[in-house]
Amino acid sequence: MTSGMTLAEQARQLFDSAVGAVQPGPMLQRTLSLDPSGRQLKVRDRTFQLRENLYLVGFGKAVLGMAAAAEELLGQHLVQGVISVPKGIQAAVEHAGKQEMLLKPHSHIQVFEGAEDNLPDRDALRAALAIQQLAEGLTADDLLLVLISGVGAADREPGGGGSALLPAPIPPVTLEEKQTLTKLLAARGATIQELNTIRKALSQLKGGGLAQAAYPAQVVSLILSDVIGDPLEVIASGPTVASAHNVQDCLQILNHYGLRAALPRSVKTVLSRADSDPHGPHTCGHVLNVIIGSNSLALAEAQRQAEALGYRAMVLSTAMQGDVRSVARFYGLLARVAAARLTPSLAERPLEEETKLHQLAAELQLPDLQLEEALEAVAKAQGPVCLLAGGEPTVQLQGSGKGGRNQELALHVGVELGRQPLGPIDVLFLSGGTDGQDGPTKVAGAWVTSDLSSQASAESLDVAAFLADNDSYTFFCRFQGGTHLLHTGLTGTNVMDVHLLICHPQ
Ligand SMILES: Nc1ncnc2c1ncn2[C@@H]1O[C@H](COP(=O)(O)OP(=O)(O)OP(=O)(O)O)[C@@H](O)[C@H]1O
Ligand SMILES: O=C(O)[C@H](O)CO
Repeated sequence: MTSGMTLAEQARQLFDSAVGAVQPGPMLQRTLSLDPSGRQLKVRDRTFQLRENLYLVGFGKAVLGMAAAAEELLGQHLVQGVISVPKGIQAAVEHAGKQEMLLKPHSHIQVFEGAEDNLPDRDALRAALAIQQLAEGLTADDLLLVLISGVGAADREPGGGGSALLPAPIPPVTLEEKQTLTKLLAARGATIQELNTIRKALSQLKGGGLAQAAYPAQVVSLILSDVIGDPLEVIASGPTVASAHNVQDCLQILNHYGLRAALPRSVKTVLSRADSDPHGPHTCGHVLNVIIGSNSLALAEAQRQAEALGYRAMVLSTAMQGDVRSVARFYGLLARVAAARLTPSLAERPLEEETKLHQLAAELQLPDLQLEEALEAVAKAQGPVCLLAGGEPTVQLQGSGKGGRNQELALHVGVELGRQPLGPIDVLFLSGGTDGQDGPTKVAGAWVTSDLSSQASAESLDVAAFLADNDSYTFFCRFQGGTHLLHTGLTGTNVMDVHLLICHPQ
């Protein structure tokens, strides 16, 4: 075995390296630097003067660690800061022993915890107000550092993410009305793009509102992306990005989900006002928006690590989406095609699976998929290969079991891998959420091999029954003493999920 580790140990190391690349400390150190005099802050290729004029605000799940890292780097210049983070996160970070992600005892940064259950609540509203006040008090000499991260994206629950931690509805819209509308939209299947278009239209701070409040101060936004494709205007509803949407876009979305007729009067008022707003959309010329962490950065690091372990490694896609069952079929077919290409006696033979794989890839509509390139690389590899991907598939919840989309995907892939023999190739698939929490469970995900179905039968575990009840966590807790679960604890970051498919000739 390459490097004396088992395949499972290697997969775990690769997952950890992906998560390590998007930890708050390293991300901020990569992006920010002070000149030796300590008077100039460099952010990528831009330089800002520091003279007791630095302020900080932030919102999102990973923002506590990002703020701690910013304080460590720039603490002596920081006049004041306010961050809005999920309820209980400070205690959880302390419990996880991640001291470096906590603020110093006499920090200049005030922490608000809110948005219990990922819903914008009164505590989050208070935080948003404090952030707004800080921003509005700034002058042209000041520099505002904005730290942004989200919670999740695709089939997410109603209010989560940076968006839920910065609620500032435009009066007369109330917090409750906004909450109800976003809940309804999410329940009817609205995408994060659609949800956040509506949120922006009803919010004082989203869609560039925060940047506008801070004007004429300089604004530097450091953004950890939790949305496929890293769209600045969607992540946490783009508080420092000019919104490209108009009222017509909002009405179309509301129409599409059958919500236009039942809109509260306040929402109608705000939308009609926006329509005739003489100021037009916010301008954000004083803002520098920088994506400091993303799924592709995490995968690039895992790819480097895999190559260091002796694999031929390729990133397939950072936009894996679609129903977990289809995504699992995709990985099952991919494993079969890759295994055939790695087996000299089969390598030249066209496989029926290959046609199916391409058809399924087309159905899944993965914008950045490098399938041909990956298969060519596998054909040339003549040794172990590691195919990496990221994104956020979706689960149709039908049962009442406990699980998450990563564990459910892994379990489905395990079944797919066991359908037919894969030849003299060991195959392992791992799926993990980079935040360390898969759905409502305390694990990041799970890994499987092609023996899963037979080993589960030997333990009298009925995989199909667990899948039908969306009970992947219970399955993996019982299966082989829970050893296939990925325990990472809270990681302090969040760039969606990471998938690894390892094919290792025996
Ligand atoms: N029993 C279950 N089995 C499978 N998936 C589940 C189950 N219960 C909840 N989920 C899924 O878990 C997801 C919510 O969990 P989680 O908080 O990990 O995701 P998120 O908020 O989208 O973002 P992120 O993981 O990026 O923080 C939803 O996609 C939901 O469908
Ligand atoms: O905050 C949000 O809106 C989501 O997490 C996407 O960033």
